[in-house]
Formats: sequence, structure tokens, C-alpha cells
Amino acid sequence: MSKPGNSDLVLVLNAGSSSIKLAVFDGQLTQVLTGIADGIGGPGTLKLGDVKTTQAFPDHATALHAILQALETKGFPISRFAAAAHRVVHGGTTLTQPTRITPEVLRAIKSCTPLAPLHNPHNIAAIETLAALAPDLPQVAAFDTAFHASNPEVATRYALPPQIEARGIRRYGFHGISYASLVDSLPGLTGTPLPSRLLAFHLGNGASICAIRDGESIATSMGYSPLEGLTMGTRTGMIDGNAVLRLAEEDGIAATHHLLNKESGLRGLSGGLSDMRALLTDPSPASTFAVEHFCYWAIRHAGSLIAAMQGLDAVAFTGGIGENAAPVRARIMDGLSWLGAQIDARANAAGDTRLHAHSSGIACWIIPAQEERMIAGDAQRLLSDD
Ligand SMILES: Nc1ncnc2c1ncn2[C@@H]1O[C@H](COP(=O)(O)OP(=O)(O)O)[C@@H](O)[C@H]1O
Ligand SMILES: CC(=O)OP(=O)(O)O
Ligand SMILES: [Mg+2]
Repeated sequence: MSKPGNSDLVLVLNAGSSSIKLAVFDGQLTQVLTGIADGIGGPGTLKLGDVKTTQAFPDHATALHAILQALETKGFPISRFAAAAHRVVHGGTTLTQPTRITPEVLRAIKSCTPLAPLHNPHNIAAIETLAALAPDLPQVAAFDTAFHASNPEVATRYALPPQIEARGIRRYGFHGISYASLVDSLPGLTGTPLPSRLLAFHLGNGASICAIRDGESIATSMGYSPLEGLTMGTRTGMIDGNAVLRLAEEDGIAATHHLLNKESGLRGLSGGLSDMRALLTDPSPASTFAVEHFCYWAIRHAGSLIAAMQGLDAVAFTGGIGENAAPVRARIMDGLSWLGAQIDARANAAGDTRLHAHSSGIACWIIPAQEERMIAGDAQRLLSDD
């Protein structure tokens, strides 16, 4: 690996739609530091190591600058890093493997912005900010779409003519770095072999489900962009294309884009709240309905993915909601009880790794998302080959 900072430290930045997570790893892939700027778009918090501060993060740029400043204060100026690695949500059809970022790769990532409007701009901004601060710092991108390359064509095609598919209008699927890390870490964390038919719920501000058969993605709920599928923090999830056309005709494309991506989902249903923590403590009927909508549609989409796997052996929850929101997990598992799934209420309330009751026919686990470790490993492999 090239070592501009005379070290083997890799800085990983993972910009989600409502947060920027960061982690620092050394050459042995030991995590040296983690942090998160959370609640972007409102009253946010910055946590770096065990220090937590509350501050307003109106946008991702403010959050990124606060992160870089805090890193420097903690003794990690950019000059200390050997490389930076980024989660990039959409790489289109061409960028599927972890890649060293060159001007050409950056152009390709930019061309995918319309496909992931809540993510790619922030990923690009982080890459460009670091490049301006440290032009010689090697940077790497890992793509959220890559894990779903194993989906059969019947799962990735929309029922559109081939010339439309050739324009890139197809299902890609996302949260792939999270699902890949889940497959990697599940056996070690649970002490059990990887189940053959595993349904993984990545429930964060963006939310999706993946049907994982013998370690490979065979179907997932997100499609062309991270808008499709489940009800999300600010995104509609599944909606009829003709309803979208009508909205675009009546309100214009920009307003419709904003509505579907930023003002819908939990926020739209509750009258303003997109954060699950806030929704679970808000007694208003609209907030209660929003949470029920989230869970109901997670269960409905789960049914489709279970059918794609021809059954179910185990469920895993990950992401900010999946790892922390016990009432949401309980409601979803109740919706799958007809399959013989049963969780232990005490284990669920405690957030234990193992959630299933002794009598359950289906295993159920919490597996923390380890996107940053996955990305750091990809970066080290790539740069050591250089
Ligand atoms: N303790 C908690 N209880 C309930 N929900 C939580 C908790 N901690 C985080 N969340 C929820 O997780 C979501 C953010 O998840 P995260 O995976 O960090 O999102 P993203 O990566 O898309 O920005 C928010 O809805 C947040 O409220
Ligand atoms: C793809 C996606 O929705 O990511 P996030 O959940 O981080 O917003
Ligand atoms: Mg995320």
C-alpha cells in the first residue's frame, strides 16, 4: 500500500441518507476509532470514540466538516492516513467491484447520481473534499450494488423491452456492503453455520430486505434506485408508476422527486418525523400509523422474498432500526409467526444477538452492520495489489 502519511491507517467514510459513519482501521484491520454524525437535516449528534456532542447538521457538508475537524483534534489529521475508502451507493452497470478512485471513476460515479439522489452526491462530496485537502491520498470506492450481482435475470429485469433495459433501467438492489458483512460475520457471532435460506432485514433510514440463499443474494426489495420496496424514513417505497406520472404531470418533476425521496415514508405519514426513535416515543395516532405502515410493508415484502427462496431458515436484523428498535422487530416477527417463527420477548427487549425462543422453528438474530470493516478490507486488498 502506498503510504503518504507513513502509516497503514485507512479512513472509511460511509455516507447514508441521514448519517455519516466513519471508522479508522490499521493494517491488521483492527478498528482504531469509530464515529458517527447522526440526524443530518435536523438537530444532530457527533460521536467520535466515546465523546458525544450535540450540534445542528443542516446538511451532509456541515457534518463532514465537523467529522474532519474532530478527527484532527483527536490526533488524526488527514495527513496520517495511508488511504481513504468510501461506501458509494450506486455504481450503475459498470462499477461493481471495489475500485481505486481516478478522475474517470469519479465521472462514472457522478453519472449515477440520478439513480441514487440521496446518496451519490454525498459520497462524491466526501471524495472531492478529501482530494482537495490531500491530493496524493489514495481513495477507494466500494459499491452497495455489488452483492446483488448474483441475482438471476428474472429478478433484476423489469417487464420492459430489451432496448429500455439496455439503458440501465433494471433492478440493482442496495445495502450490499451491509449484507456481505452480515454473511461474513453471522457464523462467528452466532456460533452456528450460515443458514441456507436467510432473510436479512437492513432497516435504517433507508430500508431493504435481501433473500440470501447459501450466502448469495438471490432477490432484494430495492430496485433501480434506493426508492423502491419498503416504507422508509423519507422515501415512499413501492408506488404505482402511473401515480408517479400523474404527480409529475400535475406538480412537475422536481417537486415530485422531492416528495417521493424526501417528504414521504415515515415523515410523510407521521406529519414530519422520519426518525424511528422519535416515532416510537410520540403518542400521536399519525406516528403510530407510520410505524405500523413500516412494519406491515416489511412483512408484505418479506413474504415475496421468502417465496423467492422457497422457504425460510433464519432471519437477521441489521441497520439502525433493525439493531435497536425492539418494538419494530417484535411486530415484524409477529407478522412471520405463521411460519413458526417466535422470538423471546426478554431477549428482544435486551437486544441480544439471539432473539428466537426455544420453540421457534426459525432462527432470528441481530447482526450489527459492519459496512466500514468490509470497505476497509476491500481497500487494503485493492491497494496492496497496486
Ligand atoms: N435506539 C434506537 N431505537 C430506535 N430506532 C433507532 C435507535 N437508534 C437508531 N435508530 C434509528 O435508526 C435509523 C437510522 O439508521 P441508520 O442505519 O444509521 O441510517 P442511515 O445509514 O440510512 O443513515 C433512524 O430511524 C433512527 O431513529
Ligand atoms: C441505499 C440506502 O438506502 O442507504 P441508507 O440506508 O444508508 O440511506
Ligand atoms: Mg446506512
